[in-house]
Amino acid sequence: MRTGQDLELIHLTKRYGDTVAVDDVSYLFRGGSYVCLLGPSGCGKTSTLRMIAGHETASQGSIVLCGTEVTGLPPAKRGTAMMFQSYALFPHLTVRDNVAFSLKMKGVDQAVRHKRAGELLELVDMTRYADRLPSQLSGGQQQRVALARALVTNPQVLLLDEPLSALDPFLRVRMRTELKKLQRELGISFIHVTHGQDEALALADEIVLMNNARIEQAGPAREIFNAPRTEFVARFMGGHNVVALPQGRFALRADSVRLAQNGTEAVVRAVEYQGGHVALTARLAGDQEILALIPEGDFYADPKSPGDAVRLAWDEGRLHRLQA
Ligand SMILES: Nc1ncnc2c1ncn2[C@@H]1O[C@H](COP(=O)(O)OP(=O)(O)OP(=O)(O)O)[C@@H](O)[C@H]1O
Repeated sequence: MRTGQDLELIHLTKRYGDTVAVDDVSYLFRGGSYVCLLGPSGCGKTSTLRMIAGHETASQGSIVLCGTEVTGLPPAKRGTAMMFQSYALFPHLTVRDNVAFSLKMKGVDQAVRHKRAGELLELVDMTRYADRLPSQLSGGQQQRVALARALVTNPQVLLLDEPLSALDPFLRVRMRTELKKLQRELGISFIHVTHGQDEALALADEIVLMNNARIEQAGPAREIFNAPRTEFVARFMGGHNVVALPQGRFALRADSVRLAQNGTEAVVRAVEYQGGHVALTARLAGDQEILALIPEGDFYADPKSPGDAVRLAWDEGRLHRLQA
């Protein structure tokens, strides 16, 4: 269902000389949703984001936000705001002045902009750091300031370019919880570019998976994971086997494969302990490798080692046909 807050890309194309970075992409981003733009390096995610932000011109096509065509408008006039990977804070300005910066550019007077910056710093829980310089903050704190700075103009859509990639793994997980909470509280759309399928699955109401300048598949996170349309999607999302059978190619989730008394014969190639699961890779006749994610308790009840002969089984219904 469309709402007045939607963002629509219509036949959007970006060319850099002979390189087609974004190829005729059309997509409706629903207002108030958390969308992750996901895909391998060079597939066109950042170019798409930068065109939405107005930091890059579109070679063809249009961008419509809240019913208004914004394709030719400058970044500050679109109703979007962008948070950069490096946070891009001004080193010589205090946290408060960083957050208030774009209001200053718009000619808003100091009392009003400091009040608004204060509200945003409260939102991201950074009030007590308002007088510090960015160099006096940790990476996670700098990121919160960058978020507050991007949100100070009340955007309809917040664009985030790999916002978590500069953080260590522990902080990354904590910040992604905070991003999701913030998006829910604000009720605006977040469009978040990432390489990481885990990050996309954890955050996104909807995933837009790009490949070679086009959208390969888009939809709710669980749908993308459980019903990959193509081999590329199954392999990129991970956790799947791609099984070649006489009827065609099928995706089979690794956690649907089990060790059984009756099943297909295989030889264990590798065993990797992963905490809650053990990842067991085995080779079937015909050289096909199968990954099985076996619950830790089941595996250690009868552990296997590389070279052991095993039998693997799965329910037929778990085979998901892939497009040729
Ligand atoms: N300014 C530019 N000039 C020329 N080619 C560019 C430019 N920016 C991007 N490209 C090319 O366009 C394609 C898409 O790049 P883009 O940065 O959008 O991909 P991406 O999916 O965001 O990649 P990454 O995850 O590595 O950031 C790539 O082939 C890239 O080399």
